[in-house]
Amino acid sequence: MHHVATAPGGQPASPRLLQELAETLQRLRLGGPFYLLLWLLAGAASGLWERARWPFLLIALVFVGLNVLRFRVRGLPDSAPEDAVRRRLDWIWTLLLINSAVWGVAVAWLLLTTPSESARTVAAISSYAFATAFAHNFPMRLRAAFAALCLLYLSTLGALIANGSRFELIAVSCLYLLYISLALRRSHGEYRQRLDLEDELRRQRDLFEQQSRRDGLTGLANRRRFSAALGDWCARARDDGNALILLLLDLDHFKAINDRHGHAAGDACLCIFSASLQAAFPDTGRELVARLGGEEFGVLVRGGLDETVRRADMFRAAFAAQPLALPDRELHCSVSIGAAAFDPRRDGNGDALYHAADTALYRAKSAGRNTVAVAAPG
Ligand SMILES: Nc1nc2c(ncn2[C@@H]2O[C@H](COP(=O)(O)OP(=O)(O)OP(=O)(O)O)[C@@H](O)[C@H]2O)c(=O)[nH]1
Repeated sequence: MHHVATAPGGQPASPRLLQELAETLQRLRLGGPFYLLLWLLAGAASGLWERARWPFLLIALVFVGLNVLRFRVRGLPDSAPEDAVRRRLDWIWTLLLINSAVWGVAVAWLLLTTPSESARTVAAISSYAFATAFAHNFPMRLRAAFAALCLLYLSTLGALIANGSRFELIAVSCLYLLYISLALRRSHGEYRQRLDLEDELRRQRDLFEQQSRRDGLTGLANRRRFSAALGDWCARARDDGNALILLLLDLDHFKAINDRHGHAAGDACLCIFSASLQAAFPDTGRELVARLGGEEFGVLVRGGLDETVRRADMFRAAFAAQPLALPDRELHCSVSIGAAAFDPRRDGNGDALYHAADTALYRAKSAGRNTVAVAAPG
């Protein structure tokens, strides 16, 4: 029985979620130092350094700590389970929200306690700039991003109102909040659209990839996939010393079936034959069944020669004995098989192994067909 492989700890995360983590992480690292820098600038301009040195330094220290945490968050491998990726994203958003809350509180304190107009302007502009940057850089989660935006912005707005700032300034600030909220919503929509598009591209790519490795008529692996596997499996057999067998199979007098019963009946025979062959060699981890073209098939088996030849001969005999049931008639057909074992001294990249099996197949045909011929070792 075959099981779908799952990452330890749960379902593997989707490429979409992994992409969200990678992009959130990248932007997380980008913004952090600016909070510290602008806090130091606004603090120096407002005279907080002289008036309230320790609280000012404490807040600077919190920004340093948050920066360290931002840079310590690591990405996860592509095989990471979905739960782990979600937890990592939750942690990043917690950091972002804490960062926004600390900025909001710190700036409100500065605005309410600082008489210096220029320092208050620096602080207020910084809040608006951070909120704008946030709306454009973190559209991945709409509600959390909106909460961060409010934490960054509303305390500044509240402090301006409490300070008795001019009505026009407050009205412009409210309008700007509305604008960046709408901008956030739009960038969230665009972000999701982009991920949808990339999902679709990935799906198409996987489909093409799969189709380029499958035979269109029978659904078996095609020659391209077989050739790649032949090289890989030979290299592995050379490394681990395990036996590797190649079977080449060719339907007997197939041209006569086509000529007598038509091409569609020939196609149906090929499909029935493919299904029986796949059923006879079903272990996809240790066996690969492919259609190499026309009525020629190949089977790679990681296993001993005697046992594989015995199975191949059983398959041959069963196939010849059982008529092929087409929708409108029954046909008799047989197959000739050439078998060869991988020999590390002879077979470099698989070409020699293929040649050996092909020569054995030729002998099987010459010997009257419906038989298995085995290549001599070496
Ligand atoms: N129906 C059908 N026929 C195919 C397909 N591909 C190749 N063929 C036919 O397979 C036949 C192969 O014929 P030959 O190579 O002469 O071999 P054979 O008649 O099987 O004779 P032996 O191999 O010597 O036993 C040709 O008539 C091809 O047209 C296919 O996809 N569908």
